[in-house]
Amino acid sequence: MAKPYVFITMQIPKEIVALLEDVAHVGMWEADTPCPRDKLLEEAAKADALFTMVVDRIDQEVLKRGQNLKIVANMAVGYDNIDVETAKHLGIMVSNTPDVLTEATADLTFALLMATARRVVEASQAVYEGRWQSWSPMFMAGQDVYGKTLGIVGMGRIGEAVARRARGFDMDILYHNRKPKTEAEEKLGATYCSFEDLLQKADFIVALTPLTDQTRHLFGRREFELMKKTAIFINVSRGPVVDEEALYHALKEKQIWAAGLDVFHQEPVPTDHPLLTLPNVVPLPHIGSASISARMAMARLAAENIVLALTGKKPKTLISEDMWTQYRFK
Ligand SMILES: NC(=O)c1ccc[n+]([C@@H]2O[C@H](COP(=O)([O-])OP(=O)(O)OC[C@H]3O[C@@H](n4cnc5c(N)ncnc54)[C@H](O)[C@@H]3O)[C@@H](O)[C@H]2O)c1
Ligand SMILES: O=C(O)[C@H](O)CO
Repeated sequence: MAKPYVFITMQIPKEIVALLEDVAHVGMWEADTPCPRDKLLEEAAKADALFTMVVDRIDQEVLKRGQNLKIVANMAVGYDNIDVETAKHLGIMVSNTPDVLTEATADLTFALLMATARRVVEASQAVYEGRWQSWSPMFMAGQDVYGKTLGIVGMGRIGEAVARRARGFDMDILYHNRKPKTEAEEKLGATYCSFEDLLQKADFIVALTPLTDQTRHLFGRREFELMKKTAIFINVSRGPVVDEEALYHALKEKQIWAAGLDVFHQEPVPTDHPLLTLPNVVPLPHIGSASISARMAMARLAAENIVLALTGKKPKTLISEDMWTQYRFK
């Protein structure tokens, strides 16, 4: 029987490609920039499996081209770049990479929180630019982290991992989720709150929900108005969870104190974006999970999911059980 064909939409380490080559012919877009749309469509038409990234738009057009497509294995835990409903309808499996990036992403969330509160990037820039003229009482003074109140919106795997870190800083932990998680409350000493209460009480508001129809623009004008003047907003989920215009307005008008942003509506964020003109914004280039070991584990897990699918077995981390029950080639 002919070997199946796998297409990888961006350059990944050779040892991961080798895992796939054990069971398939492998094609790869050998660059660190997104695979062009035409090429993606052409490859989808030939592929038994697609190894995809968050930057690939896997919509109806791509999925319908994939007459032989068995699985789309996203190298990310989030999968808002994939038209899951169409995939389900066509019986194509979709997998993601949960857990293996949880701690790395929580580390980065906390790093961003600390950097924003204590103005780490702004202060470092002052050193480079010769603006450090003397120690002085209020020079680069920021906000405390220790003992403050943290509000987590989206208490999932990463939210819980952030809460564990916050305990070491003796923070009060509030959270808002679709439904309360009593086991997390006991384990982490976290308190469930309505969204409005959390916005009003927290010193740090951390967005860690997936991007869905319900979370798009979850943070808008009204939400920023409810926050404290000293509040710090951190977004490590997805850019569209925030109305960026409303955030800009809130920061500019000093309705809130600062924001740390790993994700944006448009990525890469244009260098002339209004948010980048503000000194109280710490922007990062979507590096939440970017530790070497987490990225390797994500790539390996995505590859393992493909190998399992191509050998007739159930992939380890399908985004939902019905992906398997509705799989068209089972
Ligand atoms: N910046 C990065 O590099 C990076 C890295 C990893 C994950 N992420 C993002 O973080 C998200 C969370 O990852 P995770 O592994 O913790 O996922 P998860 O599914 O374990 O957690 C998400 C939580 O959000 C909650 N939620 C969903 N809709 C909600 C709503 N409307 N209101 C309140 N809570 C809601 C869910 O109930 C769940 O508890 C991913 O979907 C991804 O978008 C970003
Ligand atoms: O969803 C994810 O996993 C991130 O955005 C990339 O690590």
